[in-house]
Amino acid sequence: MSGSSSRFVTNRRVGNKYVLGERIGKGRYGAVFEGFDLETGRVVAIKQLPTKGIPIDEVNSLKSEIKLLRNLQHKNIVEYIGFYEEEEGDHVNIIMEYVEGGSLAKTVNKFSSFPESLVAFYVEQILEGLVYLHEQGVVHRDIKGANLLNTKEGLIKLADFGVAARLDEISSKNNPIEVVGTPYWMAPEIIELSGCSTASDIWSVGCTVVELLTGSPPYSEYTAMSALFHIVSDEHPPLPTGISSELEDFLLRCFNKDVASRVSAKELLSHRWISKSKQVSYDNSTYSLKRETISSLQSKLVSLQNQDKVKETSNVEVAKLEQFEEPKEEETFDDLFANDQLSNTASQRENISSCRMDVTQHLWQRLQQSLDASVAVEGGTELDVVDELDDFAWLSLRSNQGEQQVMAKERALKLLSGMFDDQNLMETRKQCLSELLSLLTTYPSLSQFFTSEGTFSLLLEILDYPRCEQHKLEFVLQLMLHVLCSFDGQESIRSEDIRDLGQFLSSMGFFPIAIKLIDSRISEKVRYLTFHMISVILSEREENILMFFACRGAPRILSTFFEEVKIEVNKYILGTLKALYFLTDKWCQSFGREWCRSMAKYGFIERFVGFLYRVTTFEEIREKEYSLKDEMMLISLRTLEKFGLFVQGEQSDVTIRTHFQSIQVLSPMCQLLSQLKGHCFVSFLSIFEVLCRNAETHDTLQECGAIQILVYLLSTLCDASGSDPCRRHILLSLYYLCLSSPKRKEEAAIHGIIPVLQSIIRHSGVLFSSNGRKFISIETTKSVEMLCWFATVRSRKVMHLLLKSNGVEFFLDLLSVVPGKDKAKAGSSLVELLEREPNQVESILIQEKNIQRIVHLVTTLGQNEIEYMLDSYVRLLVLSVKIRESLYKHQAVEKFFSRLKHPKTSVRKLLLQILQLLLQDYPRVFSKAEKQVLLDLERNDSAVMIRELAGSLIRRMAKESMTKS
Ligand SMILES: Nc1ncnc2c1ncn2[C@@H]1O[C@H](COP(=O)(O)OP(=O)(O)OP(=O)(O)O)[C@@H](O)[C@H]1O
Repeated sequence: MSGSSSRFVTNRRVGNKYVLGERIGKGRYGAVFEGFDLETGRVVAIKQLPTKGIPIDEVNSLKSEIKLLRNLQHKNIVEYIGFYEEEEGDHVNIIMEYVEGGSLAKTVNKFSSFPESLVAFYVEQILEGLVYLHEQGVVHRDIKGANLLNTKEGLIKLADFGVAARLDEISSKNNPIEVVGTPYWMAPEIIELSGCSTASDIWSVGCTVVELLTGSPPYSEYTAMSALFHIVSDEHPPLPTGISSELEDFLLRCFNKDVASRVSAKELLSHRWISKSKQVSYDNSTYSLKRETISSLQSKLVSLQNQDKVKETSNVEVAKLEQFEEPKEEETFDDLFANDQLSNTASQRENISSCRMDVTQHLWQRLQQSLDASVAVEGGTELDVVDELDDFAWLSLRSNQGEQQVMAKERALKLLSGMFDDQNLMETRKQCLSELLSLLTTYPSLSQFFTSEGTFSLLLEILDYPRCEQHKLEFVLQLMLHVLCSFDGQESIRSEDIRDLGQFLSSMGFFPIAIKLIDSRISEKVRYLTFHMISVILSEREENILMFFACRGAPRILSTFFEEVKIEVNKYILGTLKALYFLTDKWCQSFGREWCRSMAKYGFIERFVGFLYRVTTFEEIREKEYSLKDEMMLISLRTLEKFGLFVQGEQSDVTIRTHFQSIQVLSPMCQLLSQLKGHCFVSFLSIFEVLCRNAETHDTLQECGAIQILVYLLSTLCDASGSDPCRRHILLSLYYLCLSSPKRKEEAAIHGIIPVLQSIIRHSGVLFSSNGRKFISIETTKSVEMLCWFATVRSRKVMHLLLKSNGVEFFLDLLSVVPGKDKAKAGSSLVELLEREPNQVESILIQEKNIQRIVHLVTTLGQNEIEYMLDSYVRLLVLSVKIRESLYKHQAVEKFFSRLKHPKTSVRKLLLQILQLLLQDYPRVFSKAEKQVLLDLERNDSAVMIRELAGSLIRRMAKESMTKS
């Protein structure tokens, strides 16, 4: 004690019994000090809690809880010694056993992480403590590293049990803070208000394992609000990397979202992760750790973790850098050709520049030769070449059809020559092209000139020629496009030819050339023509699509395509959309993430959503094109859906996510909400819901007015009976959007969501199966949960809106209709309302019909349901004398008595506490049967707290009968 004495030099006293020493730590609700017991000389820990503004009933209820907890004794729980309230002070003191080693949270912070085997060693003791608490009917409610204290022998003790939640409740009234409690360890059912039970502690054990292994609990990278969101919406929290398969299984069992089938503390004690770790490293008899083993394991883990951190950081950095950054290669038009072997050096560049005409001429000559040869083969005679480039009236001079064909070819050749002749004026060259195209239309078979491989490959060479003048590019592309399209639909020509031509072009390297031609420095017309060519080629054959993909320019081309494409409802654009879907769908199984990621890097998502919006709002279409437009929309949405796969869940990709959450995507998405109809609307809503599941979209969606639009859409669908997919998607979108933000909840309430939700609950209803069991649709259950939110939002406006919509009566209705967990939500909401608006809510609750319903419920609750509901009864009774009085007068005591044989200790404990509360103002003599039940509990119950509570009720009764007699 010599070391301790100096810590108690202060005269600060707690009553006559304790001297207050140094502060050991500080939590959310107060500070913990060392204390010295002047009577026994024992060092204790004293937790001081401010009580300013807390009603006396609350303090008394806390006091009696601690009194009860004093009865608990186990090596793995901190002993509660007492409760001391200073008469004139503004705080109360909880006296506890002093555990000198500090909390595991502090230790793990110091060492950054523990190895798996050490964590298992600690967790085994945590579970031992929990098994004991749960057997005694106590739910800890706040398992986390900071509440696990370590003795110098390495023994772990659970602190703060049973009172943490009560403190949260008390504090929430005094501090209008947004989130009560630290959410990172919180089970989803607590966030959803569907009732806290022993299973909730098991979830927190899982989070604590992650905390001890990695230095922080799951979702610690998020703000408290976002963490709440992820806990509720993710399948399970992310597991740390590199853990053993046994631990993985252990954690997945803790993180089971179905409370009823979540593993118990007792079952976890015999899990193979715990039993396996017992075989290594520790001498259990003394709890002393084999230090070398631990430190080597620990340093290994620390270094592993650091590596992971580096990896993570660099991934994030890369993702940041990648946003909208154009990839380095092909950055500018000049760079585009920098790799061209002809232009490697400055002198070579000059040479090229000077002999540019020569090369074009050379290509042109080859083209001419090839056409000449073709004419020679076809016609077999030398023909006069018409020099004047006038109209082709000359053709009509020849009456013979065969002769006309030959003449037409000849003319085409002449026109081609005129198009590329640099001596001609631009006007003249353009005329040549337009005449050539008309000629090709009049004589479709002329197109066969160009199908010879030599001709088309020469045209490709012109396209590929560095610094080829833009008008020549235009000419070639127009010509090629004309030939490609003129084949299409011409009955006289086998459709295979055109398909072959597309395949020929793609295998001759059209796509890499196209990548260069869509560069932003190239004229808009060339780019548009290139896109059109791509559309046509892609719409032809699956092989072309694969070649397009293989040239590695696909992401860039497609991204630019959807930005530039002029909105036309035509089959070629549909063809490109189909090709895009084909590519995305094909790769989604194996390396879809890589594909979607590289598309996202090029800004595809933003451009594609913009395109979707333009198509949706595009009005200038003929009637017969409506179905084409519809098809375009649907295939676009299916593609977008594939990209959406990587927004959340295990497949989630940071780059794809980042692009999806940009305003350029979310703003048109919000506008589309009110534009789409029919089956497109359903598909779109399912994508929208996926986006809303990503917490990072929420602020932007709110900014874009999503809440108002969604609430409005929901109001148009709220009266439909049964289930409706559109309503479900909208409801879930709103649910995820508002879940973690009181501000957004308030906005939804202001836009009128409360009556809409009430209407959905009334119409979609609870369904009964043939065996009479209740089923509840997801729409109803989510509507109930959302409605309950509004009871917890600290906003006067929301409270007003809720009461205006008869919120209290509605929650009472729910209590008798909805099953188990949802009843608990409605029950907690009533408590919340009573806390916020005591007078108004109390007066409604004590109305005859309502109090009867509350009493009646006690006997109708199922064996499982009652566990989740009793907490709300305790709270109602603590909060209102009038409710206690009304319940007493309506024979509630008898009803609660009738449930006392419940098999669960926690239920029996709550029932006894309720009886204590009911009888505190109205003591009465028990019936014989009631007395017998209490005597049984006092003598035979396995839990010390139950024996204690039953005993105190019997003593009170004895006192009462003595007074009466
Ligand atoms: N019985 C005790 N013996 C020794 N140290 C204790 C004891 N109880 C608490 N402490 C120390 O005091 C710190 C503060 O405890 P407190 O319960 O006030 O807050 P917390 O549990 O850390 O957080 P919160 O209450 O906000 O959840 C603990 O982290 C622990 O280090």
